[in-house]
Amino acid sequence: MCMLLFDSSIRMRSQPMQSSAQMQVDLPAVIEIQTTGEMNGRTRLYEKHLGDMSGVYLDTEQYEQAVAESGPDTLIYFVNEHKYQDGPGALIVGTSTLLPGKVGDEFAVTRGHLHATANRAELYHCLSGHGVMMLETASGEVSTVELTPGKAVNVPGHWIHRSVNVGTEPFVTLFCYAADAGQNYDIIADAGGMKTMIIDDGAGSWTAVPNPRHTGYEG
Ligand SMILES: O=P(O)(O)OC[C@H]1O[C@H](O)[C@H](O)[C@@H](O)[C@@H]1O
Ligand SMILES: [Fe+2]
Repeated sequence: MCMLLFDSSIRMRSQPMQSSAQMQVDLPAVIEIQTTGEMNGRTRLYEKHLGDMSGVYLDTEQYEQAVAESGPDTLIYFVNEHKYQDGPGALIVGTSTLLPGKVGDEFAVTRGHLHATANRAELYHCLSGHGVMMLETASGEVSTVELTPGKAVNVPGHWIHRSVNVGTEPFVTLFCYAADAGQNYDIIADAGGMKTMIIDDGAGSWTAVPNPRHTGYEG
């Protein structure tokens, strides 16, 4: 019995290392990206509609009214993405196109999330439109980064992130992050929303104000 165990461990150790020539490798992917967010060569497209945004905006009365007037199927944003596998090591590259609009004073937003594997970073590069990337950590740090075409934000791991369209055109970003990052949406919902809201300042611009419903991320 002992000899058998010993024999098998020897066999395992003596197996030759796999050379890169023998490894199954992904093929390089060529994708075409427009400043509208259209993507040739995508592997996935998904859309979020007004009806999917329940609980996201502070003014629930205005939200319900918008749903009643425009219908739950009104498009809010769409995401094109390309990935060859779930990683580790692989990238997801994609575009997010967030249409302009407001619910009450609050500008249109994506749901927002923390990466399920929280240390995974993400690049956002603005292709068109005018937006703000809202960034918050679970321990209460806040950063709001204004994005216009050509500007990018390299978001480190551990930052909750959400896009906001503060303009009158679609806000389009090119993003890139680790394919094994995943998304944790509950962290925002469980905290009563993000700590900060981006609202119309009444003078043609935007301003960041505290969300009165926010209960903190860590309790
Ligand atoms: O996932 P959401 O918070 O709804 O945001 C929509 C999309 O926005 C970004 O551009 C992210 O990188 C995507 O991974 C995300 O899915
Ligand atoms: Fe993300």
